[in-house]
Amino acid sequence: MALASADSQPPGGPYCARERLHEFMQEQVAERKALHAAGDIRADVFTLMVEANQDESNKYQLDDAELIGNVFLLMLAGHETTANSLAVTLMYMSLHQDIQNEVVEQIMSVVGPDRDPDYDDHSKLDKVLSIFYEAIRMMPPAHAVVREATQDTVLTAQNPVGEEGTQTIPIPKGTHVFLDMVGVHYNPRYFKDPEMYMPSRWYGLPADTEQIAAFSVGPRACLGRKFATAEATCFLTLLLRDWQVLPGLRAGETKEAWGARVLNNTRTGLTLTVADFPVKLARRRRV
Ligand code: HEM
Repeated sequence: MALASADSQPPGGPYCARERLHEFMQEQVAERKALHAAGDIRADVFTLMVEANQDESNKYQLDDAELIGNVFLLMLAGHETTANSLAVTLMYMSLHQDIQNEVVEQIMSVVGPDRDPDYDDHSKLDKVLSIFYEAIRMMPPAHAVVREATQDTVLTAQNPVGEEGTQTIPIPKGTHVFLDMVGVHYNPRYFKDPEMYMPSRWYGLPADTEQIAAFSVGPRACLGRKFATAEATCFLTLLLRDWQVLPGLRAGETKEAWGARVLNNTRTGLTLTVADFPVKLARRRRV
């Protein structure tokens, strides 16, 4: 089946969006190349990729299509996942005021009321990271990871919870294996009371713990994990320190009914998340 070209598509459709995004990225690349040529060399990943594109002596020189492809991947993988994970974290914070208070206590003792958090604070703000990790355990944005077997192999899997022993599953070469991240994260073998939002299960664990599968593990695991966790810790620290996040209730609605309304309205597109939901932000009063 041939892919339809953008010209044959109605204006405003997905092909049109793809073309516009492509144009935007090409403009950005041209702008960055011009800055670079003029001696304005910035210390960021985008500049490194532009350099890899221009350096003809580099054995691994990126061609133009690879450069645009990598810009696109970083934009998509980096934005959509983090934005949705932060939204889900705020949804759980609205529902669990006791946990929110506990986290704010840690923020105040580590960072205090006025200064910005810095990288050294990251490891001391484990409760902030834990509310994020628990949110992506319950709603992993990358809800499925697909792999293709490059050779015949056999997987050994434990029997279902409650049954002893293991079973072997032959995987012929070329098979696509679909890893269900939601299933892994709700497996009682690995997580006690998996249906409960319980950030304390992550307290004290290192930020790069492999107990969370949301970033995948192994050589093709998420390249942006450190960036995402530092960004989330920083954002949540600054937001929760100054603002109490509350559910935006309809007249007569209870917090529990609000929670059920939001959680019953999940969206599974490129990422798994909840649809837009109302919250209220109340400025915290300091004594
Ligand atoms: C909560 C945030 C994030 C989650 C849950 C997440 C999750 C994942 C997962 C599960 C994979 C593996 C996909 C696969 O194997 O098929 C992946 C790959 C990747 N992620 Fe993330 N990601 C997040 C944030 C980011 C950010 C902020 C960036 C970049 C700034 C990023 C860049 C990438 C890249 C480049 C890959 C491909 C790595 C490769 O194929 O070797 N991610 N991510």
